[in-house]
Amino acid sequence: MSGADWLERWRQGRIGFHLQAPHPALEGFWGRLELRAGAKVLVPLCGKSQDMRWLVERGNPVLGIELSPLAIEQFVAEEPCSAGKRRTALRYRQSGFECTRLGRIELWCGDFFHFQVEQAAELAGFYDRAALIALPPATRQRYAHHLAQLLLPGTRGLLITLTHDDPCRGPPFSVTHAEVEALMAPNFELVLCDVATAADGLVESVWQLTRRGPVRQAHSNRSRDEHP
Ligand SMILES: C[S@@+](CC[C@H](N)C(=O)[O-])C[C@H]1O[C@@H](n2cnc3c(N)ncnc32)[C@H](O)[C@@H]1O
Repeated sequence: MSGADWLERWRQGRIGFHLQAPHPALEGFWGRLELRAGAKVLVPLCGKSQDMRWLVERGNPVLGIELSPLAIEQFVAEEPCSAGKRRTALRYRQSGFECTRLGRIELWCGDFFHFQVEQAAELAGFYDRAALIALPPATRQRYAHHLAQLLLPGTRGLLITLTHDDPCRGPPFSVTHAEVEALMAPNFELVLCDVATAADGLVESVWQLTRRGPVRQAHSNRSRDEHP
C-alpha cells in the first residue's frame, strides 16, 4: 500500500483502524516504561489517534508524524472543548514538514522516512500502535531501521503488533513474533508484555522496547554524535 493509497483511504473515510478511545494496552502497559514526566514521545504514523491525548494527559508531550493532512485536520477539529472553548492550533513549517501544534501535541505532516535524526533530539520515548503492521513486508525492515536510528540508547517505547491467518492480507499485516524479533532485536531489547485475542480473531501482542547501546549523556546532542 503506497502513500497515495493512504491519502485516498483518509479521503474516503476508510479508517477502520481508528479507535474512539485510548488503546487498552497503552493504558495497561505505558506505566512500565517509567518515563520521566515531560519526556517527549514519538508517535510514528499517528493518524488521529486518541492515544496522543492520553499520553499528554499522562504528562508526556507528543510528536506525531502522519502522511495525511486530513487526519491532522480531523484531529484538530475533534479537539474536545474545555470550559466551552477550543484551543487554537498553531501552524508552522519545519524541515519540509507542515506542522501543527495543539497544546503539547505537535503533529508533523509528511513521510516518516523523511524525518531525520537532527529533528529527533528531544525524543525520550516512542509509541507504535498500528504503524509497523500498516507497512508491507519490504517496508517494515526500513521502518525498524529508521526508528532505531532516530532514538538514543536507553529510549523506551511500546509496540503493539497483530497476527492473523493470512500473511498476504493487509493492512493490517500479520507480523509474527519471529519477525518482530528479527526486525527489532538488533537495535532494541524486547520484552513481550501481553498477547490477547481480539473479538475479530486478530491476535494482538504488546512489546516493550529499549533502544540498545551505551547510555552516555542520554538525550543530549553530544551523545547523538556517538550514536551507533
Ligand atoms: C493503520 S493507521 C494507524 C494510525 C494510528 N497509529 C492509530 O493507531 O490509529 C496507519 C497510518 O499511517 C499513515 N502513514 C502511512 N505511511 C506513512 C508514512 N510513510 N509516513 C507517515 N504516515 C504514514 C497513514 O496515513 C495512516 O494514518
